[in-house]
Amino acid sequence: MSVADTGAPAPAARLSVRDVTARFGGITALEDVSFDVAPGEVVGLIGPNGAGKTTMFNIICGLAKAKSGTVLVDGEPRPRADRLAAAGVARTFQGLALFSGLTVRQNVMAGLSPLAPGALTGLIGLKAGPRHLEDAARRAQSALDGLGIGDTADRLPDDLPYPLQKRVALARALVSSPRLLLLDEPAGGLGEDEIDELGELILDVVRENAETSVLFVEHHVDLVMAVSDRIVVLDAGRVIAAGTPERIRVDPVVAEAYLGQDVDVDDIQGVGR
Ligand SMILES: Nc1ncnc2c1ncn2[C@@H]1O[C@H](COP(=O)(O)OP(=O)(O)OP(=O)(O)O)[C@@H](O)[C@H]1O
Repeated sequence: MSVADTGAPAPAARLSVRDVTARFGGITALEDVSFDVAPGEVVGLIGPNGAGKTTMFNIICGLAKAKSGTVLVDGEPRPRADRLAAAGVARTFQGLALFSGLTVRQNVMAGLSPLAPGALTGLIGLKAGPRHLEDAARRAQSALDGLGIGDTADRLPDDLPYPLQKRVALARALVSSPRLLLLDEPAGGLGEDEIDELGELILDVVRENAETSVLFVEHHVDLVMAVSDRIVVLDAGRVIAAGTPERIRVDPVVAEAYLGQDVDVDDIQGVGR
Protein backbone atom coordinates (compact mmCIF):
# COMPACT_ATOMS: atom_id res chain seq x y z
CA MET A 1 0.00 0.00 0.00
CA SER A 2 1.45 3.37 -0.95
CA VAL A 3 1.74 6.34 1.39
CA ALA A 4 -0.98 8.03 -0.65
CA ASP A 5 -3.31 5.09 0.03
CA THR A 6 -2.85 5.36 3.81
CA GLY A 7 -3.26 9.12 3.87
CA ALA A 8 -0.12 9.32 6.03
CA PRO A 9 2.26 12.20 5.29
CA ALA A 10 5.26 11.22 3.18
CA PRO A 11 8.37 10.90 5.36
CA ALA A 12 10.63 13.97 5.07
CA ALA A 13 13.62 13.44 2.85
CA ARG A 14 16.91 13.78 4.68
CA LEU A 15 17.98 16.19 1.93
CA SER A 16 15.62 17.81 -0.49
CA VAL A 17 16.89 19.97 -3.34
CA ARG A 18 14.07 21.76 -5.11
CA ASP A 19 14.22 23.78 -8.34
CA VAL A 20 17.68 25.14 -7.67
CA THR A 21 19.01 27.57 -10.24
CA ALA A 22 22.44 29.17 -9.95
CA ARG A 23 24.18 31.64 -12.22
CA PHE A 24 27.62 33.15 -12.41
CA GLY A 25 27.16 36.31 -14.41
CA GLY A 26 25.84 35.11 -17.75
CA ILE A 27 26.72 31.44 -17.08
CA THR A 28 23.94 29.18 -15.87
CA ALA A 29 25.65 26.65 -13.60
CA LEU A 30 22.42 24.97 -12.44
CA GLU A 31 18.93 25.14 -13.89
CA ASP A 32 15.89 23.92 -11.94
CA VAL A 33 17.76 21.07 -10.27
CA SER A 34 15.66 18.88 -7.97
CA PHE A 35 16.50 15.63 -6.19
CA ASP A 36 16.08 14.01 -2.79
CA VAL A 37 18.23 11.87 -0.55
CA ALA A 38 16.19 9.59 1.71
CA PRO A 39 17.19 8.57 5.25
CA GLY A 40 19.81 5.83 5.02
CA GLU A 41 20.33 6.31 1.29
CA VAL A 42 23.69 6.69 -0.50
CA VAL A 43 23.37 9.00 -3.49
CA GLY A 44 26.17 9.75 -5.94
CA LEU A 45 26.15 13.05 -7.83
CA ILE A 46 28.03 12.70 -11.09
CA GLY A 47 28.37 14.48 -14.41
CA PRO A 48 30.95 15.50 -16.95
CA ASN A 49 33.27 18.48 -16.43
CA GLY A 50 31.40 21.72 -15.87
CA ALA A 51 28.11 19.90 -15.19
CA GLY A 52 27.48 21.86 -11.98
CA LYS A 53 28.43 19.27 -9.33
CA THR A 54 30.68 21.54 -7.29
CA THR A 55 28.21 24.40 -7.48
CA MET A 56 25.45 22.07 -6.24
CA PHE A 57 27.64 20.75 -3.43
CA ASN A 58 28.57 24.28 -2.36
CA ILE A 59 24.95 25.37 -2.35
CA ILE A 60 23.99 22.37 -0.20
CA CYS A 61 26.82 23.25 2.21
CA GLY A 62 25.82 26.90 2.27
CA LEU A 63 29.03 28.09 0.61
CA ALA A 64 27.34 29.33 -2.55
CA LYS A 65 24.00 31.01 -3.08
CA ALA A 66 21.31 29.77 -5.40
CA LYS A 67 19.49 32.35 -7.49
CA SER A 68 16.28 30.49 -6.73
CA GLY A 69 15.09 27.21 -5.28
CA THR A 70 15.35 25.59 -1.87
CA VAL A 71 17.52 23.12 0.02
CA LEU A 72 15.90 21.39 2.98
CA VAL A 73 17.53 19.11 5.54
CA ASP A 74 15.00 16.94 7.36
CA GLY A 75 12.32 19.29 6.10
CA GLU A 76 13.98 22.43 7.51
CA PRO A 77 15.82 25.13 5.54
CA ARG A 78 19.46 24.16 5.30
CA PRO A 79 21.46 25.79 8.10
CA ARG A 80 24.27 28.25 7.53
CA ALA A 81 27.63 26.77 6.51
CA ASP A 82 29.05 27.27 10.02
CA ARG A 83 26.04 25.62 11.69
CA LEU A 84 25.83 22.43 9.66
CA ALA A 85 27.15 20.22 12.46
CA ALA A 86 24.48 21.39 14.88
CA ALA A 87 21.88 20.32 12.30
CA GLY A 88 23.34 16.81 11.99
CA VAL A 89 25.20 17.49 8.76
CA ALA A 90 28.90 16.81 8.26
CA ARG A 91 31.05 17.29 5.22
CA THR A 92 34.52 16.57 3.96
CA PHE A 93 36.61 18.95 1.88
CA GLN A 94 38.45 18.22 -1.37
CA GLY A 95 41.51 19.89 0.15
CA LEU A 96 40.96 17.96 3.44
CA ALA A 97 41.35 21.17 5.51
CA LEU A 98 43.08 19.39 8.39
CA PHE A 99 44.75 21.53 11.05
CA SER A 100 48.47 20.91 10.65
CA GLY A 101 49.30 22.13 14.17
CA LEU A 102 46.86 19.74 15.88
CA THR A 103 47.23 16.02 16.38
CA VAL A 104 45.04 13.62 14.46
CA ARG A 105 42.90 13.07 17.58
CA GLN A 106 42.44 16.82 18.07
CA ASN A 107 41.52 17.24 14.41
CA VAL A 108 38.80 14.64 14.80
CA MET A 109 37.62 16.20 18.08
CA ALA A 110 37.08 19.43 16.12
CA GLY A 111 34.34 17.56 14.26
CA LEU A 112 32.32 17.59 17.49
CA SER A 113 32.23 21.37 17.59
CA PRO A 114 28.82 22.69 16.60
CA LEU A 115 30.81 25.18 14.55
CA ALA A 116 32.30 24.33 11.19
CA PRO A 117 35.36 22.13 11.76
CA GLY A 118 37.00 23.20 8.51
CA ALA A 119 36.81 26.87 9.38
CA LEU A 120 39.06 28.82 11.71
CA THR A 121 36.87 27.82 14.63
CA GLY A 122 38.58 24.47 15.16
CA LEU A 123 38.18 23.28 18.70
CA ILE A 124 36.82 26.61 19.92
CA GLY A 125 33.23 25.49 19.72
CA LEU A 126 33.80 22.49 22.00
CA LYS A 127 32.69 22.87 25.58
CA ALA A 128 35.97 23.17 27.40
CA GLY A 129 35.34 21.31 30.68
CA PRO A 130 37.67 18.34 31.28
CA ARG A 131 34.75 15.90 31.16
CA HIS A 132 33.60 17.23 27.77
CA LEU A 133 37.12 17.11 26.38
CA GLU A 134 37.64 13.57 27.70
CA ASP A 135 34.38 12.51 26.13
CA ALA A 136 35.33 14.20 22.85
CA ALA A 137 38.75 12.49 22.89
CA ARG A 138 37.10 9.12 23.50
CA ARG A 139 34.67 9.62 20.64
CA ALA A 140 37.46 10.79 18.35
CA GLN A 141 39.49 7.68 19.20
CA SER A 142 36.51 5.48 18.49
CA ALA A 143 35.94 7.18 15.09
CA LEU A 144 39.61 6.66 14.23
CA ASP A 145 39.48 3.02 15.40
CA GLY A 146 36.39 2.49 13.25
CA LEU A 147 38.35 3.58 10.18
CA GLY A 148 41.34 1.42 11.09
CA ILE A 149 43.68 4.30 11.95
CA GLY A 150 43.41 4.40 15.74
CA ASP A 151 47.20 4.16 16.05
CA THR A 152 47.69 7.53 14.32
CA ALA A 153 45.83 9.53 17.00
CA ASP A 154 48.88 11.21 18.53
CA ARG A 155 50.60 12.02 15.26
CA LEU A 156 50.38 15.19 13.19
CA PRO A 157 48.36 14.88 9.98
CA ASP A 158 51.21 16.13 7.79
CA ASP A 159 53.32 13.16 8.93
CA LEU A 160 50.80 10.70 7.48
CA PRO A 161 50.55 9.51 3.89
CA TYR A 162 47.77 11.16 1.92
CA PRO A 163 45.34 8.20 1.98
CA LEU A 164 45.53 8.15 5.80
CA GLN A 165 45.01 11.92 5.93
CA LYS A 166 41.85 11.34 3.92
CA ARG A 167 40.68 8.85 6.55
CA VAL A 168 41.36 11.41 9.28
CA ALA A 169 39.17 13.89 7.41
CA LEU A 170 36.48 11.22 7.12
CA ALA A 171 36.75 10.42 10.84
CA ARG A 172 36.30 14.12 11.61
CA ALA A 173 33.10 14.11 9.56
CA LEU A 174 31.84 10.88 11.16
CA VAL A 175 32.66 11.62 14.80
CA SER A 176 29.46 13.61 15.30
CA SER A 177 27.34 10.69 13.98
CA PRO A 178 25.81 12.93 11.30
CA ARG A 179 22.43 12.17 9.79
CA LEU A 180 23.66 13.57 6.49
CA LEU A 181 27.23 13.04 5.34
CA LEU A 182 28.40 15.12 2.37
CA LEU A 183 31.58 13.90 0.68
CA ASP A 184 33.40 16.11 -1.81
CA GLU A 185 35.34 13.89 -4.24
CA PRO A 186 36.37 11.39 -1.54
CA ALA A 187 38.34 9.24 -3.99
CA GLY A 188 40.44 12.13 -5.33
CA GLY A 189 44.17 11.35 -5.14
CA LEU A 190 43.65 7.71 -4.13
CA GLY A 191 44.90 4.62 -5.95
CA GLU A 192 42.61 1.83 -7.12
CA ASP A 193 43.02 -0.36 -4.03
CA GLU A 194 42.48 2.63 -1.75
CA ILE A 195 39.33 3.54 -3.69
CA ASP A 196 38.02 -0.01 -3.16
CA GLU A 197 38.73 0.32 0.57
CA LEU A 198 36.99 3.70 0.61
CA GLY A 199 33.94 2.11 -0.99
CA GLU A 200 33.88 -0.49 1.80
CA LEU A 201 34.21 2.25 4.44
CA ILE A 202 31.28 4.19 2.97
CA LEU A 203 29.17 1.04 2.91
CA ASP A 204 30.20 0.27 6.52
CA VAL A 205 29.06 3.74 7.60
CA VAL A 206 25.55 3.20 6.30
CA ARG A 207 25.42 -0.41 7.50
CA GLU A 208 26.32 0.66 11.03
CA ASN A 209 24.18 3.82 11.08
CA ALA A 210 20.96 2.88 9.36
CA GLU A 211 19.64 6.47 9.42
CA THR A 212 22.76 8.12 8.02
CA SER A 213 22.42 9.35 4.46
CA VAL A 214 25.38 10.02 2.20
CA LEU A 215 25.59 12.36 -0.77
CA PHE A 216 28.86 12.36 -2.61
CA VAL A 217 30.25 14.16 -5.61
CA GLU A 218 32.77 12.00 -7.40
CA HIS A 219 34.66 11.69 -10.65
CA HIS A 220 35.46 8.01 -10.12
CA VAL A 221 32.36 6.59 -11.73
CA ASP A 222 33.22 3.01 -10.80
CA LEU A 223 33.18 3.93 -7.08
CA VAL A 224 29.85 5.70 -7.53
CA MET A 225 28.44 2.64 -9.30
CA ALA A 226 29.69 0.34 -6.54
CA VAL A 227 28.32 2.11 -3.47
CA SER A 228 25.34 4.25 -4.51
CA ASP A 229 21.72 3.27 -4.00
CA ARG A 230 20.86 5.98 -6.49
CA ILE A 231 22.78 8.22 -8.84
CA VAL A 232 21.86 11.71 -9.98
CA VAL A 233 23.51 12.76 -13.23
CA LEU A 234 24.01 16.42 -14.05
CA ASP A 235 24.98 17.77 -17.44
CA ALA A 236 25.29 21.45 -18.30
CA GLY A 237 23.47 22.35 -15.09
CA ARG A 238 20.47 20.07 -15.54
CA VAL A 239 19.52 16.67 -14.15
CA ILE A 240 19.65 14.41 -17.21
CA ALA A 241 19.11 11.12 -15.37
CA ALA A 242 18.46 9.76 -11.88
CA GLY A 243 18.10 6.18 -10.79
CA THR A 244 19.83 3.04 -9.62
CA PRO A 245 23.35 2.26 -10.86
CA GLU A 246 21.83 -0.47 -13.03
CA ARG A 247 19.59 2.06 -14.77
CA ILE A 248 22.25 4.73 -15.12
CA ARG A 249 24.65 2.19 -16.59
CA VAL A 250 22.39 1.53 -19.57
CA ASP A 251 21.06 5.06 -20.04
CA PRO A 252 22.17 6.24 -23.50
CA VAL A 253 21.67 9.90 -22.53
CA VAL A 254 24.26 9.49 -19.77
CA ALA A 255 26.76 7.75 -22.05
CA GLU A 256 26.26 10.51 -24.61
CA ALA A 257 26.91 13.21 -22.00
CA TYR A 258 30.24 11.60 -21.10
CA LEU A 259 31.45 11.16 -24.68
CA GLY A 260 34.68 13.04 -25.21
CA GLN A 261 35.28 13.38 -21.45
CA ASP A 262 38.17 11.98 -19.47
CA VAL A 263 35.90 9.38 -17.85
CA ASP A 264 35.91 6.03 -19.59
CA VAL A 265 32.37 5.43 -20.83
CA ASP A 266 33.03 1.72 -20.18
CA ASP A 267 33.19 2.61 -16.47
CA ILE A 268 29.63 3.84 -16.67
CA GLN A 269 28.35 0.99 -18.76
CA GLY A 270 30.28 -1.63 -16.83
CA VAL A 271 31.74 -3.13 -19.98
CA GLY A 272 34.26 -5.80 -19.09
CA ARG A 273 32.99 -6.30 -15.52
N1 LIG B 1 33.05 31.05 -9.55
C1 LIG B 1 32.63 30.87 -10.80
N2 LIG B 1 32.59 31.90 -11.68
C2 LIG B 1 32.15 31.72 -12.94
N3 LIG B 1 31.71 30.55 -13.44
C3 LIG B 1 31.73 29.50 -12.61
C4 LIG B 1 32.20 29.59 -11.26
N4 LIG B 1 32.09 28.36 -10.68
C5 LIG B 1 31.60 27.55 -11.63
N5 LIG B 1 31.40 28.22 -12.78
C6 LIG B 1 30.85 27.66 -14.03
O1 LIG B 1 29.65 26.98 -13.68
C7 LIG B 1 29.56 25.76 -14.42
C8 LIG B 1 29.48 24.59 -13.44
O2 LIG B 1 30.74 24.47 -12.78
P1 LIG B 1 31.02 23.44 -11.62
O3 LIG B 1 32.41 23.69 -11.13
O4 LIG B 1 29.93 23.47 -10.63
O5 LIG B 1 30.97 22.05 -12.44
P2 LIG B 1 31.55 20.63 -12.02
O6 LIG B 1 30.55 19.64 -12.48
O7 LIG B 1 31.91 20.61 -10.58
O8 LIG B 1 32.83 20.56 -12.91
P3 LIG B 1 34.21 19.74 -12.70
O9 LIG B 1 33.85 18.29 -12.78
O10 LIG B 1 35.01 20.17 -13.88
O11 LIG B 1 34.78 20.14 -11.39
C9 LIG B 1 30.76 25.72 -15.34
O12 LIG B 1 30.36 26.26 -16.59
C10 LIG B 1 31.77 26.62 -14.66
O13 LIG B 1 32.64 27.19 -15.61
